[in-house]
Amino acid sequence: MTSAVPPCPPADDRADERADEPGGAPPLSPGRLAADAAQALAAVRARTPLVQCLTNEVTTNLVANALLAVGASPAMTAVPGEAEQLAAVAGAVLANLGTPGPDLRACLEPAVTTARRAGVPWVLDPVAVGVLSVRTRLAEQLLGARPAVVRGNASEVLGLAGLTSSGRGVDSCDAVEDARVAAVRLAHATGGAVAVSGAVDLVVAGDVAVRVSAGDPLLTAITGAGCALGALAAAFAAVTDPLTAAVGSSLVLGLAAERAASVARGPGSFQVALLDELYGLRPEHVVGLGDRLVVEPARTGARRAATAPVGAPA
Ligand SMILES: Nc1ncnc2c1ncn2[C@@H]1O[C@H](COP(=O)(O)OP(=O)(O)O)[C@@H](O)[C@H]1O
Ligand SMILES: Cc1ncsc1CCOP(=O)(O)O
Repeated sequence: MTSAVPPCPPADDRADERADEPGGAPPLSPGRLAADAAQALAAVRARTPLVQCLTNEVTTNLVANALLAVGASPAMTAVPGEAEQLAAVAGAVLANLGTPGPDLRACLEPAVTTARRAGVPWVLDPVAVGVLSVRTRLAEQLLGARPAVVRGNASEVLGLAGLTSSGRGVDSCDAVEDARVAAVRLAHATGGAVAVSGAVDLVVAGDVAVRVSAGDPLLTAITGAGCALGALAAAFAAVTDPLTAAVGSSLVLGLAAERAASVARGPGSFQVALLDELYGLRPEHVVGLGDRLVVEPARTGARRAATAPVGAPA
Protein backbone atom coordinates (compact mmCIF):
# COMPACT_ATOMS: atom_id res chain seq x y z
CA MET A 1 0.00 0.00 0.00
CA THR A 2 1.35 3.44 -0.84
CA SER A 3 0.98 5.55 2.23
CA ALA A 4 -0.74 8.94 2.31
CA VAL A 5 -0.45 8.87 6.08
CA PRO A 6 2.30 11.12 7.41
CA PRO A 7 5.06 9.14 9.13
CA CYS A 8 4.79 8.71 12.84
CA PRO A 9 7.24 10.96 14.66
CA PRO A 10 10.01 9.13 16.50
CA ALA A 11 9.27 8.11 20.05
CA ASP A 12 10.23 10.74 22.59
CA ASP A 13 12.83 8.73 24.49
CA ARG A 14 13.50 11.47 27.05
CA ALA A 15 9.87 11.41 28.02
CA ASP A 16 10.50 8.16 29.89
CA GLU A 17 13.08 9.95 32.03
CA ARG A 18 11.01 13.10 32.55
CA ALA A 19 8.22 11.03 34.04
CA ASP A 20 10.58 10.09 36.88
CA GLU A 21 11.63 13.68 37.64
CA PRO A 22 10.30 15.46 40.72
CA GLY A 23 7.13 17.31 39.80
CA GLY A 24 6.35 14.75 37.10
CA ALA A 25 3.51 13.34 39.18
CA PRO A 26 0.13 13.68 37.49
CA PRO A 27 -2.26 16.33 38.82
CA LEU A 28 -5.21 13.99 38.27
CA SER A 29 -6.92 12.22 41.13
CA PRO A 30 -8.75 8.90 40.78
CA GLY A 31 -11.96 10.51 42.03
CA ARG A 32 -11.74 13.25 39.43
CA LEU A 33 -11.09 10.74 36.66
CA ALA A 34 -14.06 8.62 37.68
CA ALA A 35 -16.24 11.74 37.75
CA ASP A 36 -14.99 12.69 34.27
CA ALA A 37 -15.75 9.16 33.06
CA ALA A 38 -19.28 9.39 34.45
CA GLN A 39 -19.75 12.73 32.74
CA ALA A 40 -18.51 11.23 29.48
CA LEU A 41 -21.02 8.40 29.75
CA ALA A 42 -23.75 10.99 30.23
CA ALA A 43 -22.48 12.88 27.19
CA VAL A 44 -22.53 9.74 25.03
CA ARG A 45 -26.11 9.07 26.04
CA ALA A 46 -27.09 12.69 25.44
CA ARG A 47 -25.28 13.18 22.13
CA THR A 48 -25.52 9.70 20.53
CA PRO A 49 -22.22 10.00 18.65
CA LEU A 50 -21.98 8.27 15.29
CA VAL A 51 -19.17 5.73 15.52
CA GLN A 52 -17.92 4.51 12.18
CA CYS A 53 -16.67 0.97 12.67
CA LEU A 54 -14.11 -0.42 10.26
CA THR A 55 -13.97 -3.70 12.08
CA ASN A 56 -13.65 -7.44 11.82
CA GLU A 57 -16.14 -10.00 10.56
CA VAL A 58 -16.14 -12.04 13.77
CA THR A 59 -17.40 -9.61 16.40
CA THR A 60 -19.16 -6.92 14.42
CA ASN A 61 -22.58 -7.71 15.89
CA LEU A 62 -21.39 -7.58 19.50
CA VAL A 63 -19.50 -4.36 18.79
CA ALA A 64 -22.58 -2.72 17.25
CA ASN A 65 -24.80 -3.83 20.11
CA ALA A 66 -22.32 -2.68 22.76
CA LEU A 67 -22.25 0.75 21.15
CA LEU A 68 -26.03 0.91 21.02
CA ALA A 69 -26.23 -0.18 24.64
CA VAL A 70 -24.16 2.78 25.86
CA GLY A 71 -26.10 5.21 23.69
CA ALA A 72 -23.85 5.58 20.64
CA SER A 73 -24.86 5.08 17.03
CA PRO A 74 -22.76 2.44 15.23
CA ALA A 75 -22.24 2.28 11.47
CA MET A 76 -20.34 -0.76 10.19
CA THR A 77 -19.24 0.70 6.88
CA ALA A 78 -16.28 -0.71 5.00
CA VAL A 79 -16.88 -0.01 1.33
CA PRO A 80 -13.79 1.26 -0.48
CA GLY A 81 -14.39 4.71 -1.88
CA GLU A 82 -17.04 5.74 0.61
CA ALA A 83 -15.49 4.97 3.99
CA GLU A 84 -13.75 8.34 4.08
CA GLN A 85 -17.03 10.15 3.41
CA LEU A 86 -18.42 8.90 6.70
CA ALA A 87 -15.14 9.38 8.54
CA ALA A 88 -15.29 13.09 7.79
CA VAL A 89 -18.61 13.52 9.57
CA ALA A 90 -18.53 10.78 12.21
CA GLY A 91 -18.16 11.45 15.91
CA ALA A 92 -15.34 8.89 15.99
CA VAL A 93 -13.85 6.13 13.86
CA LEU A 94 -12.86 2.64 14.99
CA ALA A 95 -10.12 0.86 13.04
CA ASN A 96 -10.04 -2.78 14.16
CA LEU A 97 -7.58 -5.03 12.32
CA GLY A 98 -9.11 -8.38 13.29
CA THR A 99 -9.89 -9.60 9.76
CA PRO A 100 -8.12 -7.17 7.43
CA GLY A 101 -9.35 -8.41 4.07
CA PRO A 102 -8.92 -6.42 0.85
CA ASP A 103 -11.98 -4.20 1.31
CA LEU A 104 -11.14 -3.27 4.88
CA ARG A 105 -7.52 -2.64 3.98
CA ALA A 106 -8.61 -0.34 1.17
CA CYS A 107 -10.84 1.62 3.55
CA LEU A 108 -8.58 2.05 6.53
CA GLU A 109 -5.97 4.52 5.38
CA PRO A 110 -8.34 6.94 3.61
CA ALA A 111 -10.73 6.81 6.56
CA VAL A 112 -8.22 7.46 9.32
CA THR A 113 -6.39 10.08 7.27
CA THR A 114 -9.66 11.87 6.63
CA ALA A 115 -10.62 11.57 10.28
CA ARG A 116 -7.29 13.01 11.35
CA ARG A 117 -7.62 15.96 8.99
CA ALA A 118 -11.23 16.59 10.03
CA GLY A 119 -10.40 16.49 13.72
CA VAL A 120 -12.44 13.33 14.23
CA PRO A 121 -10.87 11.10 16.90
CA TRP A 122 -10.13 7.56 15.88
CA VAL A 123 -9.21 4.40 17.75
CA LEU A 124 -6.77 1.76 16.59
CA ASP A 125 -7.40 -1.81 17.75
CA PRO A 126 -4.32 -3.72 16.55
CA VAL A 127 -5.78 -7.24 16.74
CA ALA A 128 -3.01 -9.86 16.41
CA VAL A 129 -0.41 -7.24 15.52
CA GLY A 130 3.06 -8.52 16.29
CA VAL A 131 1.97 -12.03 15.37
CA LEU A 132 0.97 -11.58 11.73
CA SER A 133 2.99 -9.56 9.26
CA VAL A 134 0.40 -7.95 6.95
CA ARG A 135 -1.57 -6.34 9.74
CA THR A 136 1.60 -5.40 11.62
CA ARG A 137 2.84 -3.36 8.66
CA LEU A 138 -0.64 -1.91 8.19
CA ALA A 139 -0.91 -0.87 11.83
CA GLU A 140 2.51 0.76 11.75
CA GLN A 141 1.45 2.83 8.73
CA LEU A 142 -1.87 3.83 10.28
CA LEU A 143 -0.14 5.01 13.45
CA GLY A 144 1.11 8.02 11.49
CA ALA A 145 -2.45 9.36 11.49
CA ARG A 146 -2.20 9.51 15.27
CA PRO A 147 -5.05 7.60 16.84
CA ALA A 148 -6.65 9.26 19.85
CA VAL A 149 -6.62 5.85 21.53
CA VAL A 150 -4.77 2.63 20.84
CA ARG A 151 -6.53 -0.27 22.55
CA GLY A 152 -4.92 -3.67 22.54
CA ASN A 153 -3.93 -6.55 24.76
CA ALA A 154 -0.36 -6.66 26.06
CA SER A 155 1.04 -8.72 23.19
CA GLU A 156 -0.57 -6.44 20.62
CA VAL A 157 0.75 -3.27 22.23
CA LEU A 158 4.24 -4.77 22.46
CA GLY A 159 4.04 -5.85 18.82
CA LEU A 160 2.80 -2.44 17.70
CA ALA A 161 5.72 -0.77 19.44
CA GLY A 162 8.10 -3.10 17.62
CA LEU A 163 9.08 -4.95 20.78
CA THR A 164 9.20 -8.70 21.25
CA SER A 165 5.84 -10.17 22.12
CA SER A 166 4.52 -13.65 22.59
CA GLY A 167 0.97 -13.26 21.34
CA ARG A 168 -0.88 -16.30 20.05
CA GLY A 169 -3.40 -15.37 17.39
CA VAL A 170 -5.73 -12.76 18.86
CA ASP A 171 -4.86 -13.66 22.46
CA SER A 172 -2.16 -12.21 24.67
CA CYS A 173 0.57 -14.29 26.27
CA ASP A 174 2.24 -11.26 27.85
CA ALA A 175 1.54 -9.52 31.14
CA VAL A 176 -0.03 -6.06 31.05
CA GLU A 177 2.83 -4.55 33.06
CA ASP A 178 5.34 -5.92 30.57
CA ALA A 179 3.75 -3.70 27.93
CA ARG A 180 4.10 -0.51 29.98
CA VAL A 181 7.23 0.77 28.25
CA ALA A 182 5.67 0.01 24.86
CA ALA A 183 2.53 1.89 25.88
CA VAL A 184 4.57 4.89 27.03
CA ARG A 185 6.47 5.03 23.76
CA LEU A 186 3.34 4.68 21.64
CA ALA A 187 1.50 7.30 23.66
CA HIS A 188 4.33 9.77 23.15
CA ALA A 189 4.52 8.97 19.46
CA THR A 190 0.79 9.45 18.84
CA GLY A 191 0.04 12.13 21.41
CA GLY A 192 -2.98 10.08 22.45
CA ALA A 193 -3.80 7.40 25.00
CA VAL A 194 -2.76 3.77 24.88
CA ALA A 195 -4.90 1.22 26.71
CA VAL A 196 -3.43 -2.18 27.49
CA SER A 197 -6.19 -4.58 28.47
CA GLY A 198 -5.96 -7.56 30.79
CA ALA A 199 -7.02 -8.52 34.30
CA VAL A 200 -6.07 -4.97 35.32
CA ASP A 201 -6.10 -2.52 32.41
CA LEU A 202 -3.29 -0.01 32.04
CA VAL A 203 -3.94 3.32 30.32
CA VAL A 204 -1.05 5.62 29.45
CA ALA A 205 -1.34 9.17 28.13
CA GLY A 206 1.69 11.44 28.13
CA ASP A 207 3.43 11.01 31.44
CA VAL A 208 0.35 9.69 33.24
CA ALA A 209 -0.61 6.08 33.74
CA VAL A 210 -3.85 4.79 35.18
CA ARG A 211 -4.46 1.23 36.31
CA VAL A 212 -8.11 0.24 36.09
CA SER A 213 -9.33 -2.66 38.22
CA ALA A 214 -12.68 -3.68 36.80
CA GLY A 215 -13.96 -6.63 34.84
CA ASP A 216 -14.53 -10.35 35.12
CA PRO A 217 -12.66 -13.36 33.68
CA LEU A 218 -15.81 -14.27 31.74
CA LEU A 219 -14.84 -11.44 29.38
CA THR A 220 -12.12 -13.76 28.13
CA ALA A 221 -14.61 -16.57 27.53
CA ILE A 222 -16.45 -14.71 24.77
CA THR A 223 -15.03 -13.39 21.54
CA GLY A 224 -15.17 -9.66 21.10
CA ALA A 225 -14.68 -8.24 24.58
CA GLY A 226 -11.53 -6.46 23.48
CA CYS A 227 -13.22 -5.31 20.27
CA ALA A 228 -16.15 -3.99 22.29
CA LEU A 229 -13.73 -2.12 24.56
CA GLY A 230 -12.10 -0.48 21.55
CA ALA A 231 -15.51 0.51 20.21
CA LEU A 232 -16.58 1.97 23.56
CA ALA A 233 -13.30 3.90 23.68
CA ALA A 234 -14.23 5.38 20.31
CA ALA A 235 -17.71 6.37 21.53
CA PHE A 236 -16.15 8.05 24.55
CA ALA A 237 -13.43 9.70 22.44
CA ALA A 238 -16.22 11.41 20.50
CA VAL A 239 -17.19 13.33 23.63
CA THR A 240 -14.06 13.61 25.78
CA ASP A 241 -10.24 13.59 25.84
CA PRO A 242 -8.31 10.40 25.03
CA LEU A 243 -7.28 9.59 28.61
CA THR A 244 -10.81 9.92 29.96
CA ALA A 245 -12.13 7.98 26.96
CA ALA A 246 -9.78 5.07 27.57
CA VAL A 247 -10.29 5.00 31.33
CA GLY A 248 -14.04 5.57 31.07
CA SER A 249 -14.59 2.80 28.53
CA SER A 250 -12.55 0.41 30.64
CA LEU A 251 -14.53 1.26 33.77
CA VAL A 252 -17.87 0.99 32.00
CA LEU A 253 -17.17 -2.34 30.32
CA GLY A 254 -15.57 -3.71 33.48
CA LEU A 255 -18.44 -2.71 35.74
CA ALA A 256 -21.03 -4.04 33.31
CA ALA A 257 -19.08 -7.31 33.13
CA GLU A 258 -19.01 -7.68 36.90
CA ARG A 259 -22.76 -7.16 37.09
CA ALA A 260 -23.37 -9.52 34.17
CA ALA A 261 -21.16 -12.22 35.70
CA SER A 262 -23.23 -12.18 38.86
CA VAL A 263 -26.30 -13.39 36.93
CA ALA A 264 -24.71 -15.41 34.10
CA ARG A 265 -24.59 -19.23 33.91
CA GLY A 266 -21.77 -19.24 31.36
CA PRO A 267 -20.41 -17.35 28.35
CA GLY A 268 -23.70 -17.37 26.41
CA SER A 269 -25.86 -15.86 29.10
CA PHE A 270 -22.94 -13.63 30.09
CA GLN A 271 -22.83 -12.00 26.66
CA VAL A 272 -26.55 -11.30 26.76
CA ALA A 273 -26.33 -10.00 30.32
CA LEU A 274 -23.33 -7.85 29.38
CA LEU A 275 -25.40 -5.96 26.84
CA ASP A 276 -28.23 -5.60 29.35
CA GLU A 277 -25.86 -4.24 31.98
CA LEU A 278 -24.19 -1.83 29.55
CA TYR A 279 -27.65 -0.61 28.63
CA GLY A 280 -28.62 -0.13 32.28
CA LEU A 281 -25.42 1.56 33.40
CA ARG A 282 -25.88 5.16 34.51
CA PRO A 283 -23.35 7.90 35.28
CA GLU A 284 -24.21 7.57 38.97
CA HIS A 285 -22.89 3.98 38.88
CA VAL A 286 -19.54 5.21 37.54
CA VAL A 287 -18.98 8.46 39.42
CA GLY A 288 -17.86 6.73 42.63
CA LEU A 289 -15.45 4.29 41.02
CA GLY A 290 -12.32 6.21 41.93
CA ASP A 291 -11.32 3.32 44.19
CA ARG A 292 -10.88 1.18 41.07
CA LEU A 293 -8.25 3.56 39.70
CA VAL A 294 -4.58 4.07 40.50
CA VAL A 295 -3.09 7.20 38.95
CA GLU A 296 0.69 7.38 38.76
CA PRO A 297 3.55 8.69 36.62
CA ALA A 298 3.73 6.52 33.53
CA ARG A 299 7.09 4.99 34.34
CA THR A 300 6.33 4.32 38.00
CA GLY A 301 5.88 0.68 38.77
CA ALA A 302 7.23 -0.43 35.40
CA ARG A 303 8.68 -3.46 37.07
CA ARG A 304 5.82 -4.00 39.50
CA ALA A 305 3.17 -6.61 38.85
CA ALA A 306 -0.39 -5.30 38.61
CA THR A 307 -2.02 -6.90 41.61
CA ALA A 308 -5.09 -4.80 42.32
CA PRO A 309 -8.12 -6.98 42.95
CA VAL A 310 -10.65 -7.46 40.19
CA GLY A 311 -14.31 -8.09 40.62
CA ALA A 312 -14.87 -6.12 43.81
CA PRO A 313 -18.45 -4.90 44.13
CA ALA A 314 -19.21 -1.43 42.78
N1 LIG B 1 -8.68 -11.94 33.88
C1 LIG B 1 -9.52 -10.91 33.66
N2 LIG B 1 -10.31 -10.47 34.65
C2 LIG B 1 -11.14 -9.44 34.46
N3 LIG B 1 -11.26 -8.76 33.30
C3 LIG B 1 -10.47 -9.14 32.28
C4 LIG B 1 -9.57 -10.22 32.40
N4 LIG B 1 -8.92 -10.37 31.22
C5 LIG B 1 -9.40 -9.42 30.41
N5 LIG B 1 -10.34 -8.67 31.03
C6 LIG B 1 -11.11 -7.58 30.46
O1 LIG B 1 -11.62 -8.04 29.23
C7 LIG B 1 -11.68 -6.98 28.28
C8 LIG B 1 -10.93 -7.42 27.02
O2 LIG B 1 -9.58 -7.51 27.33
P1 LIG B 1 -8.62 -8.58 26.66
O3 LIG B 1 -9.12 -9.95 26.88
O4 LIG B 1 -7.25 -8.26 27.12
O5 LIG B 1 -8.74 -8.14 25.13
P2 LIG B 1 -8.50 -8.98 23.82
O6 LIG B 1 -9.82 -9.63 23.56
O7 LIG B 1 -8.16 -7.96 22.82
O8 LIG B 1 -7.39 -9.96 24.08
C9 LIG B 1 -11.07 -5.77 28.96
O9 LIG B 1 -12.13 -4.97 29.43
C10 LIG B 1 -10.30 -6.35 30.14
O10 LIG B 1 -10.27 -5.47 31.23
C1 LIG C 1 -11.43 -14.53 16.96
C2 LIG C 1 -11.04 -13.47 16.01
N1 LIG C 1 -10.34 -13.75 14.88
C3 LIG C 1 -10.08 -12.69 14.14
S1 LIG C 1 -10.73 -11.28 14.78
C4 LIG C 1 -11.33 -12.12 16.12
C5 LIG C 1 -12.06 -11.44 17.20
C6 LIG C 1 -11.16 -11.07 18.32
O1 LIG C 1 -11.90 -10.38 19.28
P1 LIG C 1 -11.38 -10.10 20.75
O2 LIG C 1 -9.89 -10.00 20.67
O3 LIG C 1 -12.01 -8.82 21.11
O4 LIG C 1 -11.84 -11.23 21.61
